[in-house]
Amino acid sequence: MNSIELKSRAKINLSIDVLGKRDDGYHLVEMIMQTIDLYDVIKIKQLDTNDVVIKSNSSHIPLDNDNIVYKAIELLRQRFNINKGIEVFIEKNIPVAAGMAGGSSNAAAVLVGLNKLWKLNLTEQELQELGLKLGADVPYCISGKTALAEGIGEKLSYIKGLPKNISILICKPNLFVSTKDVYQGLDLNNIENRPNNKLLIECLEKGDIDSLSKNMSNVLENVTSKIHKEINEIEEIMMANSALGSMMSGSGPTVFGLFDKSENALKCKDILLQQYSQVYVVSSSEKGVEICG
Ligand SMILES: C[C@@](CO)(OP(=O)(O)O)[C@H](O)COP(=O)(O)OP(=O)(O)OC[C@H]1O[C@@H](n2ccc(N)nc2=O)[C@H](O)[C@@H]1O
Ligand SMILES: Nc1ncnc2c1ncn2[C@@H]1O[C@H](COP(=O)(O)OP(=O)(O)O)[C@@H](O)[C@H]1O
Repeated sequence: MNSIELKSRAKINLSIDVLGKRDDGYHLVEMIMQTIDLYDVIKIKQLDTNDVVIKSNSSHIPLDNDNIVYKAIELLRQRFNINKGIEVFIEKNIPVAAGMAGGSSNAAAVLVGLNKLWKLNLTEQELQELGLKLGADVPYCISGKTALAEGIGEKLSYIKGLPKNISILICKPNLFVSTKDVYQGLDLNNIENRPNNKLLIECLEKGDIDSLSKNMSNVLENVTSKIHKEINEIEEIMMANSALGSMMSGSGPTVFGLFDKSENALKCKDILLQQYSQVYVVSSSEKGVEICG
């Protein structure tokens, strides 16, 4: 085997609370992560030379050593003393710098793919430990599903997820936010609207998506929506079009809405498409990285 193809799925956050800050500047979080069926395709090919080559259909991501995929390859090459060359083609469908972990899930896919290609036999837990060296969301992205994430996002407890029949409407306004800037913009002594994660987990267990939707909260939203008025505007459009609830994902600027009727989600998608180009209706997924074929 000298090539492998994988699906690298996006996530949304059904809640984010920030509890404190570590000495290294990373924040301690308590958040619910949900994998969705919107994915990039990662095509990995072994090369005869020892080069690392990144290609993509997207002009929004770096193709040099700034790409997190490059860092994932280098991490494994150095750790296991491998000098084989690799080409990765990233077919980008997940909006970039969106709060949907697009880069983190690409890195997760490369760790899973190279583990197989190079027969490293690393366990899921070992892959997650390596993934954490690349980014806080990478361990979660390896396994996907629905999880309460604690620590800086790497301590994962798996919980019941959103039912498949819930339509998730995603809208990414055409603006870019930096995760680092959003965390830095948060005043830890003055956090409003903290989510009740225990209650949200109970709602998921019971399948009470109406209550879940009404109680979702992301403390990073205040920071991003103060700067970008589009976030509240998109939420208002979703709520006026029968969403059960609507909220910003991650550090933003993506906004999602949960709908119990797919026809309402599709109608709202058409309305949003008049103003925004990156709008999708998807459902939840139980898989994170998936090997194709
Ligand atoms: C906000 C969240 C919520 O899921 O998602 P995104 O908006 O990125 O999708 C995550 O916490 C983002 O995780 P991730 O994007 O992997 O973060 P990293 O690459 O490790 O870090 C980028 C920067 O964000 C800040 N950061 C990240 C995670 C964390 N728990 N505390 C932080 O303070 C740090 O300043 C760091 O330099
Ligand atoms: N493979 C990649 N996919 C997406 N973004 C990448 C990738 N490699 C590096 N980046 C850079 O990482 C930053 C964050 O992108 P992304 O992971 O999509 O954000 P988020 O986690 O907020 O969804 C962007 O500025 C982007 O240029």
